Amino acid sequence: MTGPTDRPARSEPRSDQGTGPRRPSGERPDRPYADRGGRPARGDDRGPRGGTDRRGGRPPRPAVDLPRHAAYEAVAAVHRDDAYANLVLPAILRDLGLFGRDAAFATELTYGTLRHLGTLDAILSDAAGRDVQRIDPPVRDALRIGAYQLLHTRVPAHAAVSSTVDLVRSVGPGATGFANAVLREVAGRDADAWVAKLAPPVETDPIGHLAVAYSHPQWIVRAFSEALGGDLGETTRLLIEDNERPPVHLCARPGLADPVELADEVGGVPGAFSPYAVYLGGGAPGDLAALAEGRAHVQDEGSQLVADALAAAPLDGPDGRWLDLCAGPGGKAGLLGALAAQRGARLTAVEVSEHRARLVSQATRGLPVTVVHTDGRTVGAGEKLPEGYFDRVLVDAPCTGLGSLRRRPESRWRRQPSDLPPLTRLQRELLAAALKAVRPGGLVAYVTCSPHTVETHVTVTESARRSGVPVDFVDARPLLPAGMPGLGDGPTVQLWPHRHGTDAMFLAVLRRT
Ligand SMILES: C[S@@+](CC[C@H](N)C(=O)[O-])C[C@H]1O[C@@H](n2cnc3c(N)ncnc32)[C@H](O)[C@@H]1O
Repeated sequence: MTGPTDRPARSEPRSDQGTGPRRPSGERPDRPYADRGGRPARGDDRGPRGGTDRRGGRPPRPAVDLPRHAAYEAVAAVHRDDAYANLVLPAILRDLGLFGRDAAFATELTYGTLRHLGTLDAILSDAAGRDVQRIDPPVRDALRIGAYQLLHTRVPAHAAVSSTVDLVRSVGPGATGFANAVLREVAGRDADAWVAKLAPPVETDPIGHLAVAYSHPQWIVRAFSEALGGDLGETTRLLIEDNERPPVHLCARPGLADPVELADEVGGVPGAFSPYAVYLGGGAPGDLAALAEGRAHVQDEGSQLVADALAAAPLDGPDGRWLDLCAGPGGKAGLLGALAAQRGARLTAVEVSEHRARLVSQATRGLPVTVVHTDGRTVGAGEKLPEGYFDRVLVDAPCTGLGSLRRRPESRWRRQPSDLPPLTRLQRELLAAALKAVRPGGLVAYVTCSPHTVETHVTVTESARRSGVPVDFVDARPLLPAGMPGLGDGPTVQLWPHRHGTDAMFLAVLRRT
């Protein structure tokens, strides 16, 4: 097979300035998003980059610029250490002192590269003439970041190539010639042309085509398509949405903050659906006073809606004992706790992980919430979780998280179909425990952040059938804000990023008869 090799190119100039990261210049806000007016963005292309050295003549070789170095560190940590990008990247940005547009560029490179990984790898394999898995991991990650810049950003091609070769020089010095050749091959087509070359025809293999075109594993595309009734147009819109940067939503805690005032305070706008939602205008919530003071928390609007639906469902009889059976890290417990405070109720928040139980305690400080660190399946085994005791119960079950791929860029490649059997077993056991915990006439909301029908409809129907506890389905649609579109035929509700701008939360509400 022919193709570039990773032998060092003989013509490769030596490094004159070392290979560490280069601190951004004061003018970096101008770069590197656009090739404005045909002029290369500053710092990404300065002709003979960085001027000449004191020995005269030869331009000094620049080291890697900090945003790309940060992105490389984050992507490498995800692949090398199984790190989570949303946790590791902020630490890297902090360590490197990156903020503002440099931090935004590093974030774009990291998240974009991880989201598009499957298709980038297919392209790199083709361009390199060998399976990308056979490329040295550090060089492979640098190439992925370079290919992402070439195909999905407005960074000029020569800047994307030269900065990636700089990066390769610092992480795999013997492979600069190889990297240069591979990236030039990648740059020979745009993203659409690569898809046309590599994806199976949409007519004969629509799932395979969408998987390459929108960079999702095939089994996930198939699961989304099934959950959307086989509508490939909608499936495509969902896949596109999954590749977008998600907005940050705040939840203005009822009784503690007014969403309109909070929106003014943080420079956001009130949400479209949840009565508590505020959309942040941009950037990270950082040190917002409202968060520090417990008046609000960060929470996807869909999560707010499903928690609120449980609280809103009509209930006969007592209504003071609420239970959250899977509470960590405490987003829904924070909202339910604030609602419980307004209604004279008390929430018991159960979490099996000690660390996450601590997070729930922090998230619900000052609210009428009792945190119980135990396995939610132990209902009936002790005093803390008595049978037939609670009026409203939430089971926000552990799941594949396929509904929030926008927020966890690496997760689509990490998740496997083999994750489903153990998760669905746990989901059924937790729902069965919730049905035991609720009193006759009481309500159970089963929620997942996944639209996979095996985790949603199959789990709920199987669990309800096998539990031996008599239940009726409550139509969940009227429990969501009036006029909310796209809620389907009921009685369950599936929210979608492309329809509602929320994570793909599923909600089933059951009443114990
Ligand atoms: C989807 S998350 C819940 C998110 C949470 N409701 C929120 O809004 O922040 C599922 C949680 O269930 C916890 N969990 C897993 N198995 C459990 C069990 N057997 N009993 C109780 N909690 C469990 C996980 O540790 C995880 O924190």
